[in-house]
Amino acid sequence: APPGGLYSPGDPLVLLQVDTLESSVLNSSSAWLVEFYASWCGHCVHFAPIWRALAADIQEWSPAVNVAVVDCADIANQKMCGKFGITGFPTLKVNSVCFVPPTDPGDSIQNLRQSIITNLEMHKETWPPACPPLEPASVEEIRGFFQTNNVTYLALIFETNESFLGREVTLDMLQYENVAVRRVLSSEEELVKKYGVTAFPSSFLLINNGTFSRIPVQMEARSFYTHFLRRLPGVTRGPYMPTRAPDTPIKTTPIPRKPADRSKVYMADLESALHYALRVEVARFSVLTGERVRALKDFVAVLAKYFPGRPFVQNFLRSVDRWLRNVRGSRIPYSALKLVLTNRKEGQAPAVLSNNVTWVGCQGSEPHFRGYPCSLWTLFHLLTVQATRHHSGQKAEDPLEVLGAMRGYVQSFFGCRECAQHFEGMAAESMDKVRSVDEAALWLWSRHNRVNARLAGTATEDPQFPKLQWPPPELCHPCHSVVKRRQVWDEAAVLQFLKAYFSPINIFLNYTEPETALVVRRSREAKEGAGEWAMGFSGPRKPSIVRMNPKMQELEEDIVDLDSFSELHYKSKALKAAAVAANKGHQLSKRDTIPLLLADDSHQAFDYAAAWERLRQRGLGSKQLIGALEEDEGDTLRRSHWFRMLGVGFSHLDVSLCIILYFLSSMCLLGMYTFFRMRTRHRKGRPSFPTA
Ligand SMILES: Cc1cc2nc3c(=O)[nH]c(=O)nc-3n(C[C@H](O)[C@H](O)[C@H](O)COP(=O)(O)OP(=O)(O)OC[C@H]3O[C@@H](n4cnc5c(N)ncnc54)[C@H](O)[C@@H]3O)c2cc1C
Repeated sequence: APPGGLYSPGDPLVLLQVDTLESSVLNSSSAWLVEFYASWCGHCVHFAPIWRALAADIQEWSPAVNVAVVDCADIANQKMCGKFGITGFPTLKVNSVCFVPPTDPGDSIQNLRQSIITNLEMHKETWPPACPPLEPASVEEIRGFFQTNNVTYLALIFETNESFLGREVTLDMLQYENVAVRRVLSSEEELVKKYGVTAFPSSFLLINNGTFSRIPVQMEARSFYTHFLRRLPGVTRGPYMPTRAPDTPIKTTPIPRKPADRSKVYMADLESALHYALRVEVARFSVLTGERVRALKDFVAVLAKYFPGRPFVQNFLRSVDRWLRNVRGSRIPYSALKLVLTNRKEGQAPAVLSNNVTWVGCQGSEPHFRGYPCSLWTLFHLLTVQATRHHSGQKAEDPLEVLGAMRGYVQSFFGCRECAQHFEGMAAESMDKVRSVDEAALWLWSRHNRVNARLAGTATEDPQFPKLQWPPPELCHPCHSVVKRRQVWDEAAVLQFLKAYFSPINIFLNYTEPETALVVRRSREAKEGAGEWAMGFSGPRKPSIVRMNPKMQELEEDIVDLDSFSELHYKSKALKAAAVAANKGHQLSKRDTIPLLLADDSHQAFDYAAAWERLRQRGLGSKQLIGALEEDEGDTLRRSHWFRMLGVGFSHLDVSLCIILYFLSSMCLLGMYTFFRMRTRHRKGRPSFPTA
């Protein structure tokens, strides 16, 4: 099993991967029933036992029908999932032979079984060769059956048109030799009369010696019929065995746990959310149209406005936002958007977003827990809180700006479709009652808690991260108060806590990729012509119609010049120190952070971290904490302002060139001075001529 997948080789189904999916499914003589899922999707986790049970239930239908799974969260499979048109999870499909529209994961196994048959029958023209005929038998067929078929037994199942029993038993007996099963409809009067059928369903066994009798079962049901037929003398199971890998223990390399503090927010989670949302979730749609274009524009606009990212990430978001604003019309091919989502330089500054997915605060105890949905919640809480800071003291024009963007994103792109439906239900119920940015932050907090309550104790809950009503008292004591012996939230305290928790000061850079590494990697990719994401796109960059706006031409520039390289070299020293410290899991001291601030003010977050620690050590309550954090943040910004003033616009190469020029011009002046002085002396020493 791929690490993190929800199924293992021991399950009675086929685990398809990018290299086996197409070859197995397309042009196959069988029908392939494939579940496309994402291991992080809660509903896929809930659905996995149902799918496993279905696979076990219809194991005998193979090779006519094979049950398989593909994990679309596995980077290697993402492109293939796109090719199969998968836009949400879980999606169930029968290969090109037949197609099952996404089925409600809540369906019982019986419903799923029946919908497979219905879908097979809907595509009769491409009937899989390995699949037996399932249509009702006619009088003529039964009359000459033993002349044309070399079997001892024929079981006739008399049933109504809506019943699936006959078709299910036919498929159940597919592997068995010397017996055939056919369904006869209650409307087939001649046969009904001939065998004296009085009840539907009921079954008769015809033998090739011309005798027949009613099949004696306690219940007219699938399992009773198959049990009886499989035990008839001379009936044997055929040589075909369903493909099933031997039960070998799964060897997965455990992902080392990154130490994370629950009271902190990690930039690695946020940047991973941005990468996954923009380059994986949106990429599932080869063309964005109508509502999706609007949703993407709104989402990127709030990111560009409020995301407190590192400067090169902010550049990235702003450049994507500018590009989207310039798109006219309501249609964007993803191939065009993909180019804009490429890491590059914008003018002199890098516009870069890591292509890595690294979960720190959102890391689960197993790979299929937490991850992307956790980071998406974190991102949107952060954005609602940033909006409150942006509009502090003044009324926001649109208090629903962030929530509306979230609603649009979740509706249009969030792969967990059931989650999206639930969220839409909550949004439709009360989102429009939100009147201020503070209320927006609280609305999201309370709705998230509703989801936590609904999911507590279910299969999606990571046992090491139980779903709590958040924040628990150990994170925010004042948030919990007791009124008439009942625990209630103090919403004012909650709001203050949210503002402190999701403040830039509480975002830690541990495990983020340093800017130098990102830019150098990007320039190498550009040189190699392989500017593609880990998700496996290929092919060189092409000009596109959507990108023809001349203003946007500069977005294409992605060559890293020598000057910025030298600049980055100096920054990298400080960044390396930071990365080493972060990987060791220790907090940088103030002494460590000052060179970082000098190198790049994006690394203020390290200083924020130190500030947060200092305040915590001082044991401040949540109200004091917020005031103190803001004071500290102001200090940091003031300090960094001076650092910025000192270094404004000059790279180290500029400074070196200045020094060299200064030195050369001094030497030149000195040379001229010496020359004129020597000449004067020489003249003075010569005999003068008498003047007239
Ligand atoms: C919009 C949306 C809808 C979803 N709907 C479903 C669904 O219907 N069914 C399903 O199975 N899964 C759903 N999920 C996924 C589910 O909510 C969790 O994200 C997932 O199970 C991972 O849980 P977690 O333990 O990492 O914590 P999460 O619930 O993802 O929380 C992430 C982090 O946010 C913080 N946090 C927790 N609660 C709050 C709060 N109330 N306010 C502010 N911050 C908080 C904590 O620091 C926590 O670690 C949904 C996800 C999203 C983004």
